[in-house]
Amino acid sequence: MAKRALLRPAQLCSRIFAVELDVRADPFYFALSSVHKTVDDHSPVRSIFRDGNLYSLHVYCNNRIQRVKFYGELKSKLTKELPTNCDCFELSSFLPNEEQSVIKGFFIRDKSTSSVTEQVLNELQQTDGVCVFSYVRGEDDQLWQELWSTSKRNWMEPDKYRVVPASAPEVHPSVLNIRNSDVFYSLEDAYKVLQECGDIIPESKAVLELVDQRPQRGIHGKFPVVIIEGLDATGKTTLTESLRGSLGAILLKSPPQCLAPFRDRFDSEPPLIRRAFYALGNYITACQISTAAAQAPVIVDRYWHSTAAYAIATAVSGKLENLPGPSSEVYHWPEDLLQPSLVLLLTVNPEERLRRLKGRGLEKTVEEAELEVNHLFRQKVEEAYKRIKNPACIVVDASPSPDKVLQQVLLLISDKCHL
Ligand SMILES: Nc1ncnc2c1ncn2[C@@H]1O[C@H](COP(=O)(O)OP(=O)(O)OP(=O)(O)O)[C@@H](O)[C@H]1O
Ligand SMILES: Nc1ccn([C@H]2C[C@H](O)[C@@H](COP(=O)(O)O)O2)c(=O)n1
Repeated sequence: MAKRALLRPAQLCSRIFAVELDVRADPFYFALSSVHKTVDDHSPVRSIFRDGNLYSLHVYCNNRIQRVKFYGELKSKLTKELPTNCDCFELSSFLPNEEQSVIKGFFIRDKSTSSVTEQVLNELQQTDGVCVFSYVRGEDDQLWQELWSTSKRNWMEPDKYRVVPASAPEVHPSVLNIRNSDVFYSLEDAYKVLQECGDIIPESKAVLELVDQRPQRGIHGKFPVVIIEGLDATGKTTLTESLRGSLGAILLKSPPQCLAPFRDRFDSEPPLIRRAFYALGNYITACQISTAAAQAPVIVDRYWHSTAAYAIATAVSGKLENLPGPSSEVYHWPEDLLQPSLVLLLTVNPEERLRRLKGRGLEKTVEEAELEVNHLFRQKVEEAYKRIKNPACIVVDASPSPDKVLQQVLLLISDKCHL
């Protein structure tokens, strides 16, 4: 990993007011206080702080592409190199309720007796410029965070902070950085991300060329544009193919076919880059929609609802309640993206969805625990879909037979789009 221009720890300390430590989907919060007085609560934090050597690593760098790439590299390095009896948890430092204030990192509890952990941390600090803190219990039984660095005496600011309990913030920290990191609200914002990665991901240039070459949007075609959305295996492909036949419609997809050669590449990138790729795909599809809707009704398999709902559900860790509230701006449709006439969200009950997945030979070997995590994720995706506004989606129960679902959807299209 190359050395990066990381934030100086003093700057970092002055920014961090609260820290969320996500211990296996059971988050708790602590704050850092520079007030050196003893308080009544002697053991301010939970058992995670009780044994082992404790460290936190904070990843901050002004260049957002370097930052997200480095975070991913750091995660794999820690997973690979830390000893087995060393726990590593994701951690977010943030200013409560302040957008874009999150600094992501890791919390390490080392119960090993070897020096491997210290060697790994030392290398990260020396070679990669990672900011490492350690946590020590003082004589007063208070817990303190201090810089784990030989050069700390050079900084002017106090380098020792008392760890105190904090209450959960009103807005979950994972929501604070969503705008323009996970969900993009204009072509320009998504475009900039791929421009910034041109040097490290050569495919970005090819994608941007396709965006530049897209046919310029004319006036909105006279035929209706119907988007079919839903989780995997809810029957989108089956339904969209049938609708094409029944309505004599043109069938499109987002991401469009021209981006297919690049999809695997961008799927392996961190969310910032991956989501910008899908956002740009919607703008290419929008132009295709515009042209097609001048000739015939248009059916589209996934569009912006999918891009936003999956991005939000992936970014927001933990429970369903952590999603941004229904009135949050994160659910607003981008002003520069063509709006469809109708958006239908296919839903099936979890048992039926599992049956369909198994029918396709997927998920047979997935561990129980992973299934549970997936279940929570799917709940969040579906809820995010339902919260997106202007246009909002209409929920369709897609559990009945393919023909019944088709009839139900044809009725809806005829009713809402006068077809
Ligand atoms: N109404 C239905 N009743 C029963 N089975 C269905 C129905 N619709 C689709 N299926 C079956 O469920 C499986 C998933 O359907 P399909 O591929 O259409 O879903 P999808 O939403 O396009 O999935 P993905 O997004 O993962 O590509 C297929 O095996 C399909 O034959
Ligand atoms: N318009 C789109 C289409 C797809 N995605 C993302 C969301 C999921 O990660 C994945 C699902 O696609 P599938 O596997 O069903 O082809 O692709 C998106 O963000 N925007």
